Amino acid sequence: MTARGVRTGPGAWQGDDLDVEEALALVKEAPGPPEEDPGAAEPEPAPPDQRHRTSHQHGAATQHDPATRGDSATRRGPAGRRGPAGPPGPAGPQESSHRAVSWPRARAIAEETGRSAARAAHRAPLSVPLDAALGLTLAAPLDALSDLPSFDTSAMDGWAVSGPGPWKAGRDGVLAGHAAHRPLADGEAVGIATGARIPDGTTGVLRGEHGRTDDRGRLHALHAVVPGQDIRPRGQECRSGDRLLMAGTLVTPAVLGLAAAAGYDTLTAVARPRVEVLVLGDELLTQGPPRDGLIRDALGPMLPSWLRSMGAEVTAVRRLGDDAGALHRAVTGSDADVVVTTGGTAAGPVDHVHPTLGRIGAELLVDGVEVRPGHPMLLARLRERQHLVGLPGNPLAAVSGLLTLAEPLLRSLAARPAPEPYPLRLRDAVQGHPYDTRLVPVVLRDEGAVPLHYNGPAMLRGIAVADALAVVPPGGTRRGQETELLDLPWAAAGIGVCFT
Ligand SMILES: Nc1nc2c(c(=O)[nH]1)N[C@H]1C(S)=C(S)[C@@H](COP(=O)(O)OP(=O)(O)OC[C@H]3O[C@@H](n4cnc5c(N)ncnc54)[C@H](O)[C@@H]3O)O[C@H]1N2
Ligand code: MOO
Repeated sequence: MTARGVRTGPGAWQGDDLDVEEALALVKEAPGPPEEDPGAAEPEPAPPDQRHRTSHQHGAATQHDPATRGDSATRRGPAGRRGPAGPPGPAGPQESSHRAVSWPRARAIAEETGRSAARAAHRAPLSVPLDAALGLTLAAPLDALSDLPSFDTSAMDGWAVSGPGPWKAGRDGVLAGHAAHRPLADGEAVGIATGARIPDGTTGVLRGEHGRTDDRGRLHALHAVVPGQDIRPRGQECRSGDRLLMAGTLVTPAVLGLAAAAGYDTLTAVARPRVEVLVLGDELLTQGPPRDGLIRDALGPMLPSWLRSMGAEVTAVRRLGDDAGALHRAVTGSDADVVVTTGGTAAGPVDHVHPTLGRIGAELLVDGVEVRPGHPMLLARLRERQHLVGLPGNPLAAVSGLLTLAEPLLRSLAARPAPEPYPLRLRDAVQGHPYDTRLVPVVLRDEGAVPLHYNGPAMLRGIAVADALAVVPPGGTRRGQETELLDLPWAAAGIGVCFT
């Protein structure tokens, strides 16, 4: 349902609807972008099939964010064209107008949208058992309920000794979790296990491997025992009431461990935003190899666990085909905080996302992003506190939409902290798009981030073995240049364990 764009004239670039490799091949021959003309009220017309650079005027769908409008509506050249959509399909062409925003701007809008929805929702924090709290965000600080350790304890297996040696070693011993031993007198020693309570009168612990017992049962030190040696004193880690973690901390496996060690059975946490996934497309099979022009649905299996790793609770994954009525019913009937659609974001004959948003009067907060792949992605407000993320159907483009719009939206709805951006050197030069950001799968090696092949919008072969996506700015990156990376959840260790 897609026809290739043809653009002529200065600044023309034909890559809008080509895959990345094709597009980049063309870039080499294309002239540079025209200068921005802040005075231009309307972008110049685009040729008939520049549809991805355009969004769609359908009914009441409105562009809400003033910055969104200003970001691109007045731009000229490839990122600021406006015109009718592609060639008519069975259902005829869809009208469109360009409003794509830059990649950083799109992320900022998604994050702020989530933040204000979370503020408006005033959702009560949950009390969650530890075994259900992984991946949530603390809604209240975690304060120590007792000293840690809560008693003086041995750090080693060996003997608790009193005063200088040699010592008279008793036959009994003291184990972790057992009753306290009677106090030691000067010159006495008792066998002790790691974690056992230190008897009163103990001056240090002699490690098992540093002591020797003679025929008369006297214990000799092979290494001097300094006062306090290998004793963990009560309160060494914290005192009762100390603040261990701030509200807003992500509950990782280590946080669960600390909370348990500190005596917590439940955590006070922010509820996960509820997400419903609507998979669009008549061409999708749910089992077996592709056949007869049909393909396997790659997104239904991929998105739920990925969304969960972003802090969401996925309430349903529904396959709707290319049925405008079904999409309308599903969107209007959903009680999810966020509806995620896949496919149907462009202006083809059965691309129903924009028309549906128009029909229900949704506000388009982001309508196209200057990023490859994934530029037709969108973010809309359906109702107060209910949003829709439209992911393009091409699978890597959908990943791009997931990380560009869904991740910041869900992160702020889930009150998760923003990851620290970190740059890394790219081992190889990466060809850039002339005007758009590129997200390129990379593996992380000693020599830097290594860009992967198979990074076309319809391909998952690169990302399936990637550790991160490199954010390649317009114009590209040189070999050895530092580039921002977006970690993929399975490579970022931490909360990647949230996939189940
Ligand atoms: N005339 C133009 N056509 C297209 C343009 C353009 O600028 N002008 N942009 C292209 C780009 S870029 C993308 S991305 C896609 C986005 O299209 P949609 O979001 O409407 O997605 P569909 O058309 O429904 O599907 C696109 C492609 O992806 C396949 N697909 C869809 N869903 C799945 C799934 N769940 N699993 C695997 N593959 C899926 C689908 O079969 C298509 O091949 O539009 C271009 N067209
Ligand atoms: O080719 Mo499209 O850039 O969004 O996947």
